[in-house]
Amino acid sequence: MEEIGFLGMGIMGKAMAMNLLRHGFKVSVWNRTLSKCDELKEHGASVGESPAAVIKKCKYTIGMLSDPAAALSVVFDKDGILEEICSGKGYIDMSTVDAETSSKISEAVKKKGGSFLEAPVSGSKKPAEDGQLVILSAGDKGLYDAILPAFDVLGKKSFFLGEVGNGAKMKLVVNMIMGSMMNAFSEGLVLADKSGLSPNTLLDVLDLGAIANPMFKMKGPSMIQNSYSPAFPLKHQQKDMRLALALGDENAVSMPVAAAANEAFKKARSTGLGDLDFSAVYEIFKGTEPSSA
Ligand SMILES: NC(=O)C1=CN([C@@H]2O[C@H](COP(=O)(O)OP(=O)(O)OC[C@H]3O[C@@H](n4cnc5c(N)ncnc54)[C@H](OP(=O)(O)O)[C@@H]3O)[C@@H](O)[C@H]2O)C=CC1
Ligand SMILES: O=CCCC(=O)O
Repeated sequence: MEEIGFLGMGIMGKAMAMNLLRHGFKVSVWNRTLSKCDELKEHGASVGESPAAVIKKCKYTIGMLSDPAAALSVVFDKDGILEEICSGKGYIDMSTVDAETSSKISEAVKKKGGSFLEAPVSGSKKPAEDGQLVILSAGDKGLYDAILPAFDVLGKKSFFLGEVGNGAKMKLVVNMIMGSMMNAFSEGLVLADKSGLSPNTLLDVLDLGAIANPMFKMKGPSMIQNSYSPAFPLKHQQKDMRLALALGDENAVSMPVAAAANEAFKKARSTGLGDLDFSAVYEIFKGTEPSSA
């Protein structure tokens, strides 16, 4: 396959670009903080000086940026994607954003003759490293078919969900459920502890029953140790709750559980936990500050 551009070398982008390199793809990377491209360069990536430079070089470019403002910035700002995108080139935005942001990007890219696919992912740092993401794409079906060889390396399953916006919405619904679950899990761990039960035994009991799931299994032991090394930063989970609640507003869907979870994530952010893993919301329920990160 042709060289693939990759914008955004954060936790996810770096792991995904590394994975493509490991599987023999040629990759050209860019990051706002350019030094974060160094490790990729050592592994054979070329480094572009701007989003526009990467788009100019590559037929297909992927973006993995923090939030709607960042996703819009790499497209519309100076030296951004719009300066070089044209017929025959495709942009694939894998960031978690809302449908409105995605549609804005899609319209602008298409106006320049390019093609656009949104493709947010389920799965965190480790699945990104292992090529085990779940890819929720929507938009240009031709671009989806063309980029599938790369998706097959990045993920264990790719969905094509139709028109632009459907991928973004699906991702927000999934993360709304995940954020609410993390809050219930945190409350349960505190309740077990305060009522004289062992949180470790609670984890064993949960793992054997109908609500066993990979998230409790993976995050539980480190939460009990007050350890929150960021795989999925809490500030991004709160962004996703906020965007999911806005989707609920638009569709007149009452979401009291998600709204309460969002308040806990907001409180966690306001006490300086935003850059830790989203499981650090546990600290809000414990009513203490983390003793280690
Ligand atoms: N971590 C996870 O488990 C998952 C995350 N996601 C989603 O993927 C996206 C990336 O997440 P993750 O890698 O964890 O996030 P990080 O915070 O680790 O990385 C964010 C990236 O966005 C860049 N960025 C931020 N603001 C701007 C801006 N204004 N202009 C240009 N670049 C900008 C950062 O650049 P710089 O280095 O210069 O700050 C960095 O490359 C988010 O939308 C997140 O919700 C989806 C699935 C799982
Ligand atoms: O958006 C982040 C999702 C994290 C996960 O699916 O484990």
